Amino acid sequence: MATENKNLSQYDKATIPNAKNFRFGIVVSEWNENITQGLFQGAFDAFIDCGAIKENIVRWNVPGSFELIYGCKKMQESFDMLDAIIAIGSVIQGETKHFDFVCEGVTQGIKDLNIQNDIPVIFCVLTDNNMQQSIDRSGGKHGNKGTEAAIAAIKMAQLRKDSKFYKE
Ligand SMILES: Nc1c(NC[C@H](O)[C@H](O)[C@H](O)CO)[nH]c(=O)[nH]c1=O
Ligand SMILES: CC(=O)[C@@H](O)COP(=O)(O)O
Repeated sequence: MATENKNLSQYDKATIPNAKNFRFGIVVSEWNENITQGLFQGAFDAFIDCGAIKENIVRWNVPGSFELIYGCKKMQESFDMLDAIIAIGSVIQGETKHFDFVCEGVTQGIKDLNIQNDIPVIFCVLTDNNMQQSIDRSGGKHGNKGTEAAIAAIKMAQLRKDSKFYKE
């Protein structure tokens, strides 16, 4: 289903675990900061709405989306008590193929972090053709992908917790 057929900000709290006992990390790219700050606010507000405590949410900034890989890796290593991490970025097509390489690189890098380490990293990186598409998806007409990412982070934190129960 394309985003245009699904509002990114809609969620049913009855289907989401309470986040009061979870601790979250958010790594935010500074490229297209007007977009990434909107994504961050959407994620932060959704965490609080679902019961998270603001003191249990840690934020780091990185220069660009490509640096989300290293930033999330260091956050996994530095805060082993985190239950989930969100990687927030906004990549917008320019004149060259650089867009393709940044998008593919950060996608593969974050995928690898989910395979190699135990703290889930949620992919909240917009890869848009133009600024309007990014505006529409960071609190505009299509909702906020940051909100969607926070809900995914809560659900993955719960899955991770449940999986440890069965292992013990
Ligand atoms: N053009 C965009 C970039 N480019 C920068 C890279 O992410 C990276 O910081 C640089 O190549 C140095 O390693 N980053 C974005 O997040 N968004 C863009 O639109
Ligand atoms: C995603 C990018 O790195 C891109 O926006 C940079 O723009 P350009 O391809 O015109 O150099």
